Amino acid sequence: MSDSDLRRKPLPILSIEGVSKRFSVGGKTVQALASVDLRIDKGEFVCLIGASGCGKSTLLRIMAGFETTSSGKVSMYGAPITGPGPERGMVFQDYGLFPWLTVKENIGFGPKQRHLPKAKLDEIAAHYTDMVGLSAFADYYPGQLSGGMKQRVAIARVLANDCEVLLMDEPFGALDALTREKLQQDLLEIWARTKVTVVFVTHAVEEAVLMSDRVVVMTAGPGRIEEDIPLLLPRPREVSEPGFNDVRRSITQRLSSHVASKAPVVVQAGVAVPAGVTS
Ligand SMILES: Nc1ncnc2c1ncn2[C@@H]1O[C@H](COP(=O)(O)OP(=O)(O)OP(=O)(O)O)[C@@H](O)[C@H]1O
Repeated sequence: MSDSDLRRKPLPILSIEGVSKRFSVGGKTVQALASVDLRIDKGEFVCLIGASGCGKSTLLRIMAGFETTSSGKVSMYGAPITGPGPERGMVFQDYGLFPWLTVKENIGFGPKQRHLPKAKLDEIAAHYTDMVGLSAFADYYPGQLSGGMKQRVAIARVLANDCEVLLMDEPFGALDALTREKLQQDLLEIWARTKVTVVFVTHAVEEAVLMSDRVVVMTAGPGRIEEDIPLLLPRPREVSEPGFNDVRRSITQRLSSHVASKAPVVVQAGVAVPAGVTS
């Protein structure tokens, strides 16, 4: 690439350069990440996948600003990330909703902190409640909702906060298969409609192939990026299409070969899969 091409290329929304992370536990040091480099462009849908303990959540938490790095740089549009911010919203497997607030109050929580006028606040809360299909449940409390509904509230809550990057840590891992499929489709629609950038941690190869533009394969001991695989399958994707299955098998096999020496491997549907990953 020439100097002028480099100058024209827009800054990545997220840039991770030479990032390492060590934790001290009981006098011992755990090297959770080593020399991680990753560029994420605006509007991309990127999945992080890898066996349990390879540092996916740690990397996501560093992007969110919940964890500092031991060395290396993390930046958003070139500006160093020094802590959490509403422009980077995190969605967890266990929803993290405020149980004492209703659906619309949970969704309007961020805008309320910004002291917007009440009419504007109500408009934003209603817009995002509608976006995730929960208008009829706006006055319900989290304890009165199903798991899938709670996760919709969690997604709407970060979007209502003017989030530009949705950081999702196994968001559908606790849901039953049918609810998970529905939420996958809903998230893809929201992504297409809002152009939000998504970084999505999953253990499921099928989910990664269904959703993402790129699959970033991580391995443990210490956590590092082994491969960054662009997915060229057209959208919308169907798991039943032969092309889909070919890509899924190929990624599963590559994942297994990367982690074979580092994690136990189990066999699912005739394919060797690293423990903690589903094909
Ligand atoms: N706060 C912490 N203190 C000490 N060690 C930690 C901490 N957070 C993570 N680790 C360690 O860092 C490594 C990576 O953990 P991390 O949770 O990022 O992996 P992961 O790939 O997300 O795992 P899983 O898929 O099981 O959620 C593990 O060895 C873990 O024990």
